[in-house]
Amino acid sequence: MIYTCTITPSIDYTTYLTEFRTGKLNRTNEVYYYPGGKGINVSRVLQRLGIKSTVLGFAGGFTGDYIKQFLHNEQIETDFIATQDITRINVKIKSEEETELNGPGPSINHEQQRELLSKVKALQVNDWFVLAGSLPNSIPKAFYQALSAVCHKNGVHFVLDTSGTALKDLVQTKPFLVKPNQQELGGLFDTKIKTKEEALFYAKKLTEDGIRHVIVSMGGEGALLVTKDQAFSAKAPNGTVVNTVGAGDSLVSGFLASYIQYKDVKEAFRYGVASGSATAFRTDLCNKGSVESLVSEIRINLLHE
Ligand SMILES: Nc1ncnc2c1ncn2[C@@H]1O[C@H](COP(=O)(O)OP(=O)(O)OP(=O)(O)O)[C@@H](O)[C@H]1O
Ligand SMILES: O=P(O)(O)OC[C@@]1(O)O[C@H](CO)[C@@H](O)[C@@H]1O
Repeated sequence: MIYTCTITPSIDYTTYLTEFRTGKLNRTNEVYYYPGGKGINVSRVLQRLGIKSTVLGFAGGFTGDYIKQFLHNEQIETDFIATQDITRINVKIKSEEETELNGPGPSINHEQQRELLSKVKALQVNDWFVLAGSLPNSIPKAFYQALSAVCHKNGVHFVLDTSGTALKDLVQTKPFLVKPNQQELGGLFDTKIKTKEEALFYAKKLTEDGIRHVIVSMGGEGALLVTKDQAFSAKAPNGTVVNTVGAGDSLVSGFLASYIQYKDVKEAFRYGVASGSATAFRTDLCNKGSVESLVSEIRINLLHE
């Protein structure tokens, strides 16, 4: 069973307008209210790809209720811990450029942390635990490390997709899979990554430190997959980009959905990249049809073995 965990969910208030002017009144006719946060996106895409998962994390207030109901309507199991804080609303403005305004995460007290830890302790060997999205500083890093340690101890595959200092702290716990984007990978090494060669160099360092799979997503440039023995690159297919929010999460879902069924890392990578791009080409997250229509277009190059 796959468990995704979103410490900081959101409603993604997503709006499209031809021209967006800061400092002015902008009116818009096209708006969407999607449940968001990276783990939630991973679960929503998994569901569309025919793989069941349970959403863990924290949710509160009317926005938390909306997210729960929305996921329920999509037949996705949730097991949220209630917060006093109202779950944030993140604003995504799609115009000539994409502008995002992400709110802060909730404050989580000691008791709530313990509650999440005990849920993770109950996972079984060969389950998956996908910790995704920003991890608020209000929670000590030792707590996230404890979540990872419990996974290792119990034979649960730990997948990590976060950013900033939390990413720095948690890569040391040697996850099964990490998916930084280009900027996040650079942040890990206090550098700026500009090319695939540089991304490969730093991703290899992570695998040398014991991480089994590193996927570096590079937006419209595609992605890299680096394991202990091999490295692959994939070019993103051409298409009209509509909304890249959740593209990285879709890549993670596509990879997991395929890997869990066929245990073929290269094919899982292909399916993941197709899923990321299928999301980039739609207003909402990808679905199975849109992913499968792109799979044959994804060319994978072996960089080394
Ligand atoms: N402009 C694009 N054209 C085609 N495919 C894209 C584009 N942007 C993203 N993708 C696809 O989605 C994947 C993930 O994208 P990206 O690197 O933007 O993830 P991310 O930064 O983690 O995104 P997010 O945090 O919003 O989920 C890419 O590897 C690619 O397959
Ligand atoms: O603020 P975080 O947790 O880093 O990112 C949150 C977020 O931008 O990520 C998802 C897309 O990946 C969106 O659904 C959501 O709004």
